Amino acid sequence: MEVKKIVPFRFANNTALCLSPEFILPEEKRPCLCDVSSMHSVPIIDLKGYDECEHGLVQKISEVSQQWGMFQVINHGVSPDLCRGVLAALLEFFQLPPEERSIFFTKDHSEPVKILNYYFNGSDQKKVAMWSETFTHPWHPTEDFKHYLPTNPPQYRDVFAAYAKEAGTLMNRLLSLMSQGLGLEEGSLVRRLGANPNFYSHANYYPPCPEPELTMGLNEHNDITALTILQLNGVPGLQVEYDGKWVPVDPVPDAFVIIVADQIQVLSNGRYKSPAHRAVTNRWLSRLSLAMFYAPNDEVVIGPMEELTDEELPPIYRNYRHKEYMEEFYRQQGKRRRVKEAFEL
Ligand SMILES: O=C(O)CCC(=O)C(=O)O
Ligand SMILES: [Fe+2]
Repeated sequence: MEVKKIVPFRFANNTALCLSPEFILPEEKRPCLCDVSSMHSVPIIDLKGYDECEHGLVQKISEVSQQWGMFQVINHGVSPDLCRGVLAALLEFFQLPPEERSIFFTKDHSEPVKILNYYFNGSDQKKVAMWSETFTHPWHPTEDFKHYLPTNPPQYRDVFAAYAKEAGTLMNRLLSLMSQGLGLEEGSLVRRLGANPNFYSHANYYPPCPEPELTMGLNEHNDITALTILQLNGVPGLQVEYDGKWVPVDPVPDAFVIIVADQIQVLSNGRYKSPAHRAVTNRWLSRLSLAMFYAPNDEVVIGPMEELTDEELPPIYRNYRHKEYMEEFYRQQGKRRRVKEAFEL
């Protein structure tokens, strides 16, 4: 029997897993883990529960996209074996010795396949590193990117491609339901998001942390894409801002967390919300999450959809090319970004 050597975790950028000062948040940015709301919880929607009444499902999705911008879905049609398989492959990847992962490490944000580490600048402009590592790459079209993906673990490429195919079907279904929830035809959002969308994934690995009160897994942010399908490994840590409070998202087995992202907030002229969310760390368990993003191509013009604006509801954002949005995103590097606010009229 092959005996696997357990290697202590190190980040791919070669930082050891210890609470060095670079991870410690300034006092005003610490997460206050006890100060969370237990009054509300993120809605859970059974996608098979409305078989008799698609209209009921459209209404529900519309309502939660307006109120929360985040919900969990069960019975979503993506095979549970593939869900488990892709997380298992990612876990093996993050547990490879750092020198094997470090071939993917780069600070060049134009690289499509890379490991990156998030940080933000504290008030004194000192960089604070997040207690996490992110592996990102495209997820569609599979034939174009498969050969860039890891060969270790050996099943990575196939399992990811199979998972991406099913997640893509779910993505289209959700976009169709959300379009109808705005009173539009089912293909409206996909059409307005334009040809050749940018499909990419972020796998986030959060090792256990000796001082969760002093660190952050992923700082407060809004997803800048159009829509996110997020899979969690069952370990709590995700929190969403609701009614001015942080609400912990309880992981539900075999569910996905769906997050409305900025481009849909803009297209819907602010009807659907792109919520602030963050990931906190914990002392005992490794967390893993996999976000599948759908984003417009650089050249697509995004702005409030004409069908949703009139004299009473004038556009609240100006039109922009998506490339401009990304330039603004990089301009705000290191800050708590407020990208869509820069396009408000
Ligand atoms: O790890 C999580 O639960 C959140 C991940 C996330 O928000 C992201 O990748 O944008
Ligand atoms: Fe996010």
